[in-house]
Amino acid sequence: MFKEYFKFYKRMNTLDQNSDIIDFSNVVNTELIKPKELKYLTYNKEKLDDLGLKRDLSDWNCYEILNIPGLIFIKNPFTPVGQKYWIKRCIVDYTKKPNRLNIDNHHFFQPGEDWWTTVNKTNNVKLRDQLRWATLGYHHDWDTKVYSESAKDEFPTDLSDLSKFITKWLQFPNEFMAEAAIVNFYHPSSTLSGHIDHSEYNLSAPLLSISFGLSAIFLIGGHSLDDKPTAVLLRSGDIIIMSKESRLCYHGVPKVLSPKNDQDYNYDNEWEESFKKYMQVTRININVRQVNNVGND
Ligand SMILES: O=C(O)CCC(=O)C(=O)O
Ligand SMILES: [Fe+2]
Repeated sequence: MFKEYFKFYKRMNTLDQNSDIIDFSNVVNTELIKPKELKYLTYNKEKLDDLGLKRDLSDWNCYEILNIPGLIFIKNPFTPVGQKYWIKRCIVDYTKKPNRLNIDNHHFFQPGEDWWTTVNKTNNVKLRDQLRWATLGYHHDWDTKVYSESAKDEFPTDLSDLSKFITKWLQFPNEFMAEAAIVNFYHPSSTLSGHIDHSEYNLSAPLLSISFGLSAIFLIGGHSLDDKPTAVLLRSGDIIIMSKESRLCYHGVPKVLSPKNDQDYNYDNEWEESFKKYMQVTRININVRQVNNVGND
């Protein structure tokens, strides 16, 4: 069933004809979702500013999807300035060494040069659009799917702090240790086929998935490909947390919407031309994972 739905959404061009997609900006399918009640958390407002988050937690909207236990959705908790901060971090910094990129072996760069500098110096749109992923911390091994101590670099402190804050606010009992991240770069024709992320040794810690730029349809099913999946619209700034049962559910991205098919795509024009141009054709997803059990490192 997952594959059939995946194909269906992949072929879909406009949003409005399909009411089966949960859109948290326009909550109509209320029987499928429930607002998540959270107890008061004492926090430091300056810390939220530093993380690019809206400083008043009562402005945050968080939901559970009832048929997928453990799946949590946070409607864009970022400020416009915060979104730009994280988008720039992904484009400019997380693509630098020691992080690994899908284009590392293509010999595009001179020694010491990085992807974004090269793209802008040479105006190379082809090179720009060839970037598909960057891995941070423990580097995901796309072939063996095994995390190894010999393929590990320092994890960015800001992204670790952001992940810790979100999971603390959601009242997960243990402090979240951000140890590995994949930053995915998508274009309107990109898809990510159905998979389960099970390489982490710790599967009881939640997985955080933060999206920026173009909107996308996120499809999440059950533990088997035979289970019927649910489609969720993800817009810039939205966060999905996969915990408990949903942590090992099949999921994928059948569709990235181009701005012309997404009337609500609210593009911020107030920044440099190079970022503006890139983000008109790009969706960025930061997927943060805890790899180890605490005390195991
Ligand atoms: O892009 C997304 O929303 C999901 C990415 C994902 O599932 C992954 O990187 O494992
Ligand atoms: Fe995934």
